[in-house]
Amino acid sequence: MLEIQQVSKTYRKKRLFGEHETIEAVKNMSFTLKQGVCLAIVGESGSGKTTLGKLIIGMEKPDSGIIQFDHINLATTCKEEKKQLQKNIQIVFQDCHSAVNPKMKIRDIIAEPMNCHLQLTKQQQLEKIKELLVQVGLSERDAQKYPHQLSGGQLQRVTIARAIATDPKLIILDESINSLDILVQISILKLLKKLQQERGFSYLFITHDLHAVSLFADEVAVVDQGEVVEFLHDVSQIPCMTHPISQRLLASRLPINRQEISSLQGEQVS
Ligand SMILES: Nc1ncnc2c1ncn2[C@@H]1O[C@H](COP(=O)(O)OP(=O)(O)OP(=O)(O)O)[C@@H](O)[C@H]1O
Repeated sequence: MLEIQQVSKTYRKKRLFGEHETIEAVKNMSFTLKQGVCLAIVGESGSGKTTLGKLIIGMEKPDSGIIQFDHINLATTCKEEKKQLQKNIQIVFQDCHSAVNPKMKIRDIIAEPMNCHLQLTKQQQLEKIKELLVQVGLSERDAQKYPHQLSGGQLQRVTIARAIATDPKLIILDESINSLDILVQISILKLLKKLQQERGFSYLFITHDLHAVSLFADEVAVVDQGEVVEFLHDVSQIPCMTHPISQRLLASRLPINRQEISSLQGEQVS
């Protein structure tokens, strides 16, 4: 459904004294995402994950390579196809607070993509908003609230409701659950999995957390400095990954006791 063929994206940053620095955020990247599949893009900070997401939703343009969605080349779409793509590809960002307008009621936030892409009467729209709120584990009454009246986990559910409102084919989850506490993370991953089974969504799950990947994704691409360095078609193989970056990501978690902290600091514990 989504095909990334030898895609590259370079940024030019101005340094002090007028010099320019070139950053190859995405380098010759290629992979395919099939319908109904969750592909995790995993990598350390600065490895190019968000840039890839931006290229897919058209926020950035590649320097070279081809991005195809449903056999439509993103670079050569007509206005009508572009609108269809916007309906079919939705993104959920990490920071739900900055992803919504704090002055808008929840019902109006969820209605935003519907106003652009669906022809519904006011009554039909309100019914659909209530339905979506219940689907994401919130209450119909939350439609009347403002963002500041919800917790972070509840607000992230609102942004998920907004993302699924137009029945997209692909949802990009850009570190969407990382800022939430672990129990909320698990409940949102369960919700996303249920929605995938019910509605056949494909996900591009951008994260640095390989443990969340093994719970949620079907396939995984490990990226480093803009390149795919390891690809698994089966997440059950994660413990057997061989690339040093994959192994480093696997080993990276906060220490759980003083002994582990001390050994990281190279100290002896009495
Ligand atoms: N608009 C920009 N201008 C200049 N450089 C940029 C821009 N956006 C990203 N970069 C650079 O491109 C590289 C990849 O950035 P990107 O945000 O895609 O990484 P990431 O893997 O998503 O990181 P993180 O996990 O920290 O969000 C980084 O070196 C970053 O500084």
